Amino acid sequence: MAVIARPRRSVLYMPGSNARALEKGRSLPADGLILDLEDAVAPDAKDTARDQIVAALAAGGYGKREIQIRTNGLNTPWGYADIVAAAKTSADAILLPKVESADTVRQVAAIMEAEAAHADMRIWCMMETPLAMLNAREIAGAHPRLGGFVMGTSDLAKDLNCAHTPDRLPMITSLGLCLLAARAYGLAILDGVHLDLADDAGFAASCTQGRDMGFDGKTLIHPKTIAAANTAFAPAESEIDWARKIIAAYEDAASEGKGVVVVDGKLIENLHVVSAKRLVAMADQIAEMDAA
Ligand SMILES: CC(C)(COP(=O)(O)OP(=O)(O)OC[C@H]1O[C@@H](n2cnc3c(N)ncnc32)[C@H](O)[C@@H]1OP(=O)(O)O)[C@@H](O)C(=O)NCCC(=O)NCCSC(=O)C[C@H](O)C(=O)O
Ligand SMILES: [Mg+2]
Repeated sequence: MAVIARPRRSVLYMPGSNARALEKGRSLPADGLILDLEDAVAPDAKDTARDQIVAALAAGGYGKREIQIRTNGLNTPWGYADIVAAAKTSADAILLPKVESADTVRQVAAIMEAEAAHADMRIWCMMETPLAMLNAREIAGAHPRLGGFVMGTSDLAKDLNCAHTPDRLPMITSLGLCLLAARAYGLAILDGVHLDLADDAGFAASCTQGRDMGFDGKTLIHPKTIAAANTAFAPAESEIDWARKIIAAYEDAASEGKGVVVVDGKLIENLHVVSAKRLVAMADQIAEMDAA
């Protein structure tokens, strides 16, 4: 199953136990929402949170936003019931926490089949433990329902016993391994959260770093960060103009039987045009998303 390329600049977590947040999600300008049953929900609120998420999705109103339900793990008292309930909703994906093996993905896919989950519902994996990093490739290829990875950089820093520095150097290898596995298997991949809500400059820098590394977008914990993520992960006007320019120049050259062209002193080959077309297609989708 090919992953649908869609805007995923900003993907906001919200606790399933927080009815106000679930309501707000219908109007926030985020490309995606993660309705959380795991770490943001206290044990005695898990059942209520599950019911609230199911009811919120049945009521609808989330528009074009991509909806993921983050369940508890299958090795917890709530995981199985979460997956059964999520599989019956209209959500775009079930997001599994702390995945460490392809077997876990296949187990969840089997539950989804048994519960007749809709055909387009994907499985996404939180990548947030050292073993997940080492098994990223087998996880990425585990099942056709797989849609993408979400980096869990807070859990990862805890398990690596590393510092969560602004430049994220101690976890660069991990980020890179997951990016490699995701792209090798055609998956989407979202960067981890920035926990300091008072640190606008640090947040912007982490978005720039994530975008430059190749992430599709950033996971967020507060609505006030949506706009900055949307800007950072969208192509700039100058990039869109350049992309359109080289597409046109290359098409002219191709019509004359040439395989390369020089635009403003830069050599343009087909591979640049492929990237340029992808960028323009994404810009068009973002314009559609922002207009909705
Ligand atoms: C961090 C928060 C607890 C702060 O909440 P609050 O004090 O309510 O913030 P504000 O008063 O500033 O809120 C202003 C309005 O915005 C709404 N709001 C706030 N946060 C959200 C949200 N996440 N989604 C939707 N709406 C939100 C408030 O309701 C206010 O609205 P209004 O009533 O109109 O004024 C809170 O932001 C929060 O709970 N954030 C999410 C935390 C979370 O989900 N954490 C778990 C995910 S991160 C993770 O697990 C990482 C990963 O696994 C890893 O290992 O790295
Ligand atoms: Mg985590």
